Amino acid sequence: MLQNRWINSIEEVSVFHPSPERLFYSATHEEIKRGYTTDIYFVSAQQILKHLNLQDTLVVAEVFPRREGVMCGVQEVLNLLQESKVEVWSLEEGDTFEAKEVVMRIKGPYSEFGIFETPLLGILAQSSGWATAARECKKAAGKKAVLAFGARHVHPAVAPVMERAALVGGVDGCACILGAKLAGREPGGTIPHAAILITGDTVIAAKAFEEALPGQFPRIILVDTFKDEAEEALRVAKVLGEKLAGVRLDTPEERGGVSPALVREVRIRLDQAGFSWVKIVVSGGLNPEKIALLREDADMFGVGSYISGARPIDMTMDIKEVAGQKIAKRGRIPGIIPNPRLKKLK
Ligand SMILES: O=P(O)(O)OC[C@H]1O[C@H](OP(=O)(O)OP(=O)(O)O)[C@H](O)[C@@H]1O
Repeated sequence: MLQNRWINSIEEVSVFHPSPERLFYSATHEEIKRGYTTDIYFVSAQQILKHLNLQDTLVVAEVFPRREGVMCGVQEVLNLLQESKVEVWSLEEGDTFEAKEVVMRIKGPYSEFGIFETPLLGILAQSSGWATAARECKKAAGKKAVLAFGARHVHPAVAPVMERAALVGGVDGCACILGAKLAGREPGGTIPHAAILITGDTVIAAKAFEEALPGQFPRIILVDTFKDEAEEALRVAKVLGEKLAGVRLDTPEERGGVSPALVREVRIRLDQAGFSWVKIVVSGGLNPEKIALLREDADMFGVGSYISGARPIDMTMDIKEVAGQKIAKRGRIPGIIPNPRLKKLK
């Protein structure tokens, strides 16, 4: 029997029984494409329209955000609508938008895309939220680099989505392997406390890092685990010499976090000892304000929770034309709102 491209009746939902033994509760790609993450009322809507033979009515819908930000998730939306016979106009990945600006327009028979309203808005809302937070960090860092470190704060099913969004927002690299690879990059990172705690000494871990890892992996050593950061930075620099690319300060908040004075002191002590090429990477609870405070002496910022915890940018989809007639719900303007920034993408 020919399977429908996606669900379009409540009966189909009733006989859908995902295995309770699945490994993770995240949706599979197939479940998303078949409509199983959508809100059920969009399925009811299809059935109502079909009952009236209106399911294929030509509709134009527009998407707008509730606050300003950075557009992200467009490619996933196009992939979601891959099999839908619709036209799509949109801002592109990384474009900025204003609150209430039309960021996407979809035209086609309602049966071809109505069911995807929930995942489509979810993709754009969360990806744009992450990309926007990443752009804020990058702006605060000026010419200094920002690495996304937040995969640990979100479900692994969406960690690559988030890290790619951070790259779209403008950060220079990300630690999550799959996120980086999907964006056509290589992951970037340093060394965790675990390696130093288990070896028992920062210098032993640094030497092993140098001996064991391939040359293209920059030697950036964490220096806050056992001793004073400046002291450890100098110990590591003396052993690795010109092979040392950088040191990372991740001083825990229980010890006051990384302060501008600490970064300045480490910088000056490294310079005075002749290690001026050694970069200083800082991390731990960073946000745009803290980045701005640290940016004079720090060279790179690792940011996790500020990006991962970004509020999604609520997106709303409104129908603006039905069968060629301008229409809108109360409070909205009937008919499309022209936006010359939109590009035809499908
Ligand atoms: O604070 P965020 O901006 O969310 O960034 C992620 C934090 O998670 C890691 O800390 P952790 O103490 O777990 O160190 P690790 O690197 O040794 O795993 C990392 O070193 C950052 O401090």
